[in-house]
Amino acid sequence: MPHTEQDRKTYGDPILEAVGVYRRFGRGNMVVTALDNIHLSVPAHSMVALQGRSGSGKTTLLNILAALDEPTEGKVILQGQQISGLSEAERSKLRRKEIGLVFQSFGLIPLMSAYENVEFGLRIAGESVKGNQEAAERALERVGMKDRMKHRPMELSGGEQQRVAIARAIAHEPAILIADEPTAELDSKMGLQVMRVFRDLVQDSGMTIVLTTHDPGIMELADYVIALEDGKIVP
Ligand SMILES: Nc1ncnc2c1ncn2[C@@H]1O[C@H](COP(=O)(O)OP(=O)(O)OP(=O)(O)O)[C@@H](O)[C@H]1O
Repeated sequence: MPHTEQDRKTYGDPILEAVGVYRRFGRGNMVVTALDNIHLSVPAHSMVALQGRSGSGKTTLLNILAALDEPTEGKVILQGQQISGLSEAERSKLRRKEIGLVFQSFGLIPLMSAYENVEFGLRIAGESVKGNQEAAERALERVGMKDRMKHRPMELSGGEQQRVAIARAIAHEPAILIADEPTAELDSKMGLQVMRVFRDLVQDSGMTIVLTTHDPGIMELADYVIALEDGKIVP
């Protein structure tokens, strides 16, 4: 996390913050505290990796940061706006505008080409059709997939499919990209390719990325690593 003045100059002010976040599942004596008083601050234009053993709370935290889930207690602030406590409709609108999501299993539609997957994503996000073609092609270009945009997912490697999924996630120009284990299904070479795309997005487009990973090689490429253990941040 940025503590020094130099860090603040190199990265940006916080774009995303969690303040005293708790997430409990279940009731009574069956309660599981998945997140236990999480405070974190993600500087703009940086890549933050959340790391921790299975069950440590990474996905729960990521879902809350992505406005897919609500904290039981505490606040989440994106670009100065409190996003915890919004209605489901408001959260969904916020996700469509400000958040790009990438998942472990790519989630591309098999019958659509890479281009159609990205363009369809824009339509779902409610973007006006005008300008979608340029936006989709620009996003594919940014991940190095423009020359293969006519291919269907089946005709692409895992790393290429994930790059298309990243293009889909950034085509509407979100403020932040959130990725849950984006390299888990890739071999180390393809995982590194995907990480290089993330690094370029941070460097060239000023993107902010929060991802989860188990892989120490991936963690090395992040600007900050936050370790979770039993729902708490390891100091
Ligand atoms: N919907 C739910 N209902 C009940 N308990 C849950 C729910 N979601 C998560 N948990 C519990 O919260 C804790 C944290 O889970 P979480 O999925 O966030 O861990 P993780 O670090 O992402 O694990 P993995 O690396 O295996 O994905 C676990 O004990 C899990 O069983």
